[in-house]
Amino acid sequence: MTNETSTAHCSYAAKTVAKILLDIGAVNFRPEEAYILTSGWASPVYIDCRKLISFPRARRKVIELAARQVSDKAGYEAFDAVAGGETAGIPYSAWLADILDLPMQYVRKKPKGFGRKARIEGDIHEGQRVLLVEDLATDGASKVNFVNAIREAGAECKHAFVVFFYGVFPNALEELKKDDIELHYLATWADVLAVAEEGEYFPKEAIEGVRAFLADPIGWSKANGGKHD
Ligand SMILES: O=P(O)(O)OC[C@H]1O[C@H](OP(=O)(O)OP(=O)(O)O)[C@H](O)[C@@H]1O
Ligand SMILES: O=C(O)c1cc(=O)[nH]c(=O)[nH]1
Repeated sequence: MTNETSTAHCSYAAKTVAKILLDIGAVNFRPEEAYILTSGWASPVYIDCRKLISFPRARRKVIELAARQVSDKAGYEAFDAVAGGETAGIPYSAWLADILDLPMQYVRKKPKGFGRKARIEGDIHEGQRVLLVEDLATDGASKVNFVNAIREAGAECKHAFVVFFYGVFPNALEELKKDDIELHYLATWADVLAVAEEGEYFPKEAIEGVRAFLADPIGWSKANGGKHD
């Protein structure tokens, strides 16, 4: 595959996924009352990728795009298993494992407090090459937690896939790279805003409010009760 074909596919995938997320009502703008994200950042925007589980045609399209993206970027024979991060990553990992014809596992956020105290459910082997799958990444900190659990179980995990990546927190991809994790994603806030503007999904003022956050997410977080370093 040429670089141009791959770039054209990425741009088609980004627009398609952005439109799907907008059409199913997964994109929430609330500049007047900040969302506090898992990472502690305050944000006027929130994407609920979990909604996709209720839209079979849309989710099939997203998974087809995901399978192609991951195979193009990481290689067609790069993985031995697909692991979903608890909770939102689990359905995505099941669909992706299915389309890639690979075994599936899932990773708990924390060990179970009893029994095997396992963090990985499913069959995991020493040296197995595992693709971590999640719905979304903001600054990517949850990915490191899940990848560490996979590595502690003896498997190899160098790639993570998410449907949506914020693409606004400084150095998120570089920080993941330091942990030897390459993040693959289909769409970012820039893609969603472009499609939202073109399709007039939200009033102009809402879009402007979101742009202010995207231009300075750390300043916005600080001013709205979230973390800022
Ligand atoms: O920290 P990041 O890597 O940037 O990713 C953000 C995380 O926040 C969400 O999960 P949440 O903590 O809301 O849990 P859930 O999946 O159980 O809903 C999402 O599913 C990601 O795991
Ligand atoms: O970081 C999070 O908690 C988060 C952000 C977001 O946009 N959507 C989501 O489901 N979780």
